[in-house]
Amino acid sequence: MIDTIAAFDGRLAKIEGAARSGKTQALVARCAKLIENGEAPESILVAVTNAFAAQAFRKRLRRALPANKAAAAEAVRICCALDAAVEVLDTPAAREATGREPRILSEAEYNFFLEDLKTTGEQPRKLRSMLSFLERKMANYESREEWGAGTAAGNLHAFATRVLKLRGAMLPVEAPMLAADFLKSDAGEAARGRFSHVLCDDFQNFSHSEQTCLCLLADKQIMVAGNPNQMMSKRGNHPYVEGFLKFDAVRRDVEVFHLEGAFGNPQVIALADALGSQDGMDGAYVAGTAADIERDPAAAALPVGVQSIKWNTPEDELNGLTKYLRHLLSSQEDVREAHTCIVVANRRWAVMVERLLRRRGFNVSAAGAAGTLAGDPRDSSRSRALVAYTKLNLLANPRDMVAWRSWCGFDNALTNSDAWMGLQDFAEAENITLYQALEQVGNAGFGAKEPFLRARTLAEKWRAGQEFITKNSTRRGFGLMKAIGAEGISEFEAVAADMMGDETAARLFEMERAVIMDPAWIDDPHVLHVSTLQNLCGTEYDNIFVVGCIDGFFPIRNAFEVISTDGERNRVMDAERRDFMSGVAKAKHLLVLSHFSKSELELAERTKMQVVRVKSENGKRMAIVRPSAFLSEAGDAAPTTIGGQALLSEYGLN
Ligand SMILES: Nc1ncnc2c1ncn2[C@@H]1O[C@H](COP(=O)(O)OP(=O)(O)OP(=O)(O)O)[C@@H](O)[C@H]1O
Repeated sequence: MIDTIAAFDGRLAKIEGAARSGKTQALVARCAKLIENGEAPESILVAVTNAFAAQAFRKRLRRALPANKAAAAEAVRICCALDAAVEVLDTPAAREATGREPRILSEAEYNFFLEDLKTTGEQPRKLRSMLSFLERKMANYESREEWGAGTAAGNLHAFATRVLKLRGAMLPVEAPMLAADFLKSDAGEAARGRFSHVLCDDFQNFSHSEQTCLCLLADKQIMVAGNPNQMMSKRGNHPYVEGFLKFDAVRRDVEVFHLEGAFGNPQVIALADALGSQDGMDGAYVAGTAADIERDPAAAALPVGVQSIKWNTPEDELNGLTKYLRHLLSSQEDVREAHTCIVVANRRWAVMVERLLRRRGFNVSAAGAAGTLAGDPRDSSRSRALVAYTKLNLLANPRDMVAWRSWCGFDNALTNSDAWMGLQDFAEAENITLYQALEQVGNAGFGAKEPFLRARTLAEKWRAGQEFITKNSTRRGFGLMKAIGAEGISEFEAVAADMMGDETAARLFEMERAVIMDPAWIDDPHVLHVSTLQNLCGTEYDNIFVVGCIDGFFPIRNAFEVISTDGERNRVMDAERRDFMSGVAKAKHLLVLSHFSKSELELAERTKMQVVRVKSENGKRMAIVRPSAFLSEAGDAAPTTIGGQALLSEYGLN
């Protein structure tokens, strides 16, 4: 089947199959075949869910190509749909047509934008709900005339667009919609069909706008692969699963390839199948049969299959598991730590696991699991990473108004939104850009009369910013990291580890932006990965260890919340099951599902475990928790649980 897909030359193809059925492999084979047939690699676009998936795809493509075509694997455009949309919008023609800059706001930058929207006087809760309504409309590619011009949401959209336009910024959800509009327009004719072939993996994860944009980018062929049970739930994403399901129904002459079975350890595949057969899942996408994948002979002594291990407390679990892991990995001849992944439920667990593994002597990366730029900008001493990022942004691009907006907002209860709105009005009245307005205000020696209310505050911020830029504009590498105050800050660790030492501010900013917006693994076979389930999309591992595999983590507590409705609970449970099923299926040989039975109540509450009951133990209030509901859902496909201490003594580790 894979050879047939690789050779398929028609315009439209859809590949469907269970988790691990070889969908990605089919796209890799198609891509390699195109290159071998002489297609220019630059004219092939591979669209995937995130940078981890892009990295994994490129690795597989390298392996699939003969040595004399190695360079081609680097030249194929492999990226997420958002990046493809930004590329479309980042041309003079698109800027002219849209009147917009495709400078995408990061989460922290978005928060400043949100503060600015509050100046409309709308209640924060109402504001948030209107914004998510608008974002849904944009992601779903709904006609803008129908968003209710003249309504509160319509007015908010107009105001938000004005703010973003002046700032030269764009929301992540806007870019695919604007790119699709542009590609459809006369002005976008040259950009339409920019790639001869567009291959999309996990097509169910893209929003309607993203799917539309990707289809418009294809000239000769579009091939989509997917599975509705693998739709990934991530905050801010709006997957359009119908776009995959109906791909062949709404178009003519689509060749559909249905892959049978799955590749991987039979116990792992059986577990995935058991979860894929539950209510709320699409039963047409189970594998049924599994073909085992050959194990590297160096790892022949390692156990295979699915293990369920029970510990007493989270501390016991982490201590015991790291010992077990150390033992398993060191029993290999040529150990490749990067072939093993520890899956965590939340940021706190990611940080804990990362710290403990480091203490045990492992090289570890928790890229993507340890969170983005945290902290409260209203107090710069509590948002050091964000301040450092903003300073770096100012050095990298001293005219970036997104950076100036953040810079002007630190250490003020309302992030100086009122003053910033005044600046916007001033710029429009004077018919100058926002940068020119800030420059003018900053350099003016106005006396008692400010050009707008609190202009003086912005002028002071401008002068401090300019002083910082002048003083540090020539710095590079580690000196630069020190100057922006990024030394020793965990959010900059990944960049520090990857640095050569002579990077310019522009280069460092690009690296840090990738870390916070769409991270990837550092290319080192001896680094152990710590990941969330969602970030496993498009990747695979020899061994996966799920830690804290309890109710409240897998699935999250909202799946049980008594205050929500049955419908809402089921929706959360189904989404969590899809993530769990797709994630754990990525274990090629060994899957360890590890859980604890009790935790201190305070930790349990703070990290949202699903507490069964509370009991007192040595004067402490302990929360009793349950293993993940997915283990019981899996029925016979779930393994018998073994005690952690018994396991350790079996290996002589305690
Ligand atoms: N025809 C094949 N023969 C042998 N092994 C294969 C074949 N096709 C795929 N594989 C292997 O099976 C595993 C699963 O393949 P792949 O990742 O392509 O599946 P998928 O359907 O995309 O999975 P996912 O559920 O992760 O999206 C990979 O390790 C791949 O190398």
